[in-house]
Amino acid sequence: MTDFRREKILVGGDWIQADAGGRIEVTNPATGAVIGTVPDAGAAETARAVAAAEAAFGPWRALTAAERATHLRRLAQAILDHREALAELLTEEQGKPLAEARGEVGMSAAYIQWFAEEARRVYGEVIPSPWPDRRLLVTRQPVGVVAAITPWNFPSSMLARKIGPALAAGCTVVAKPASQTPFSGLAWGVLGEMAGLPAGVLNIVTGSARAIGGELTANPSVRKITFTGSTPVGKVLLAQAAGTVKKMSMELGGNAPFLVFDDADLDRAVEGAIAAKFRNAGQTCVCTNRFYAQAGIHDEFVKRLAAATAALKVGPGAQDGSEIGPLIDAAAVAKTEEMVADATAKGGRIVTGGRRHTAGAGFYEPTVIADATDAMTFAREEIFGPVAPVFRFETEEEAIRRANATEYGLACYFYTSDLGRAFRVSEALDYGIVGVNEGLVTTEVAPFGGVKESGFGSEGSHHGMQDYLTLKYTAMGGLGR
Ligand SMILES: NC(=O)C1=CN([C@@H]2O[C@H](COP(=O)(O)OP(=O)(O)OC[C@H]3O[C@@H](n4cnc5c(N)ncnc54)[C@H](OP(=O)(O)O)[C@@H]3O)[C@@H](O)[C@H]2O)C=CC1
Ligand SMILES: O=C(O)CCCC(=O)O
Repeated sequence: MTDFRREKILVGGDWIQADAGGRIEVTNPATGAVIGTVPDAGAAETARAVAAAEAAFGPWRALTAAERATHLRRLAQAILDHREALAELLTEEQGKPLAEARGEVGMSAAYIQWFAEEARRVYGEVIPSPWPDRRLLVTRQPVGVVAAITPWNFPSSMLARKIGPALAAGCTVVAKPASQTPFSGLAWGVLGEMAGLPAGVLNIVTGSARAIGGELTANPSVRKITFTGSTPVGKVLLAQAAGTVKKMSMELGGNAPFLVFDDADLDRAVEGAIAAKFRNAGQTCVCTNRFYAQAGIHDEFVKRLAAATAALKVGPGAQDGSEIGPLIDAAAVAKTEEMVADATAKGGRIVTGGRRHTAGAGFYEPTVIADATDAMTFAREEIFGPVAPVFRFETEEEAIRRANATEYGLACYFYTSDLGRAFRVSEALDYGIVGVNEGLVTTEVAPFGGVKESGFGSEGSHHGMQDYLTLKYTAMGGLGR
């Protein structure tokens, strides 16, 4: 099996160390063991990566769309050829169960394949001219050098949804993966080499987020920043990038509500609830944060949700059959513990779970808390852990109002068998993604993105290309009648 672990950064086709030689340790969250180190690079290395991406931009955008599509198809094939090795590496540094890691790597290939197809559909327009002697053309052009900053929860597929459309559009990339999961990010460099990407088209730097982010936002050659991560860091990047007026897309935090109406199919709702809550141990930005159950089914829903939750198998991601792996680090376990303590102090009732798990220091029991109230921290803040609070509601109007009572607006879910309600509620929810009778909605063919403080821009689908393109209007005059 090919070893994708690289302990160097990729700048202009060369694998190099940080200038000052500093290193960052990477640990396995299931065991706490150090599994390797990566360079602690800063502004200078990042500036060189940007310069390399800028030098590669001209020749890369000059390729035909079909030629770029061929590179991307090879990249997708390389991912599929090495799916198992990539999944094992992902589980080792991130912790998620191997089955989920295989799924994520498969999604990465699907995104790249999708954008290989979209590369050939960057169409322009001819606008009917108000002048008889002129023709008005609109073309789409690559925005330029793209900086992609990604989090630790989906270290492979978050880069796929940025690298794919950027390269398809004719842009070149400087990527900065999260320090806790850099190997899956650096693996994209190896995959790029396998696919024959020209040097400088894809550069990958690891190290100080502040220094690298500072350079990426200040450097005028970077024309676009695409970020997935927390809302506070997104705001910092937006403020920093204002100085050079870059195109931005932000995929930030969420606080997803999951509404279960009296008329819902409860078996289906519980199945969706488990998927929407416990994937990646609750560490996805589209994970349910707040369950709302209508009074008529509330007790039954809590009972069935607790039974399904208690049946989840907790253990290291690499262990066969594991469904809930460790949280990313000790701070995440402590934060989960604090949220549960806050809830119980305010009258929350633990129905299942509620403690650290015996599998190891990084593990927390999948937990259901009933009698949740708006005074509890998780009513407002992202949990990012395996805790499912259930709130009770009476009316549709109340459910919508409470679901929308957050500054976030990424994903939401609701279960009903009433068609009219399905449309009514879906239209009333202030979210970018709505699952109706579905708890798993992510696919490369549909747009993924939020509203309000969950950010802006869409990833995936044919809309996912637009953030990497600029419109150019060309007025051609003097053409006669
Ligand atoms: N929307 C989502 O998918 C995600 C949401 N979150 C939420 O955010 C919380 C914190 O998670 P965390 O991983 O710390 O998220 P962050 O937003 O801190 O990190 C995401 C990425 O941004 C980088 N980064 C951090 N600070 C800066 C900066 N000043 N300039 C440029 N880049 C920066 C990080 O680098 P480095 O790793 O080197 O610090 C990482 O690559 C989670 O508990 C969760 O609530 C987290 C991850 C994903
Ligand atoms: O947490 C995220 O940012 C992405 C979730 C991707 C998925 O739903 O697979």
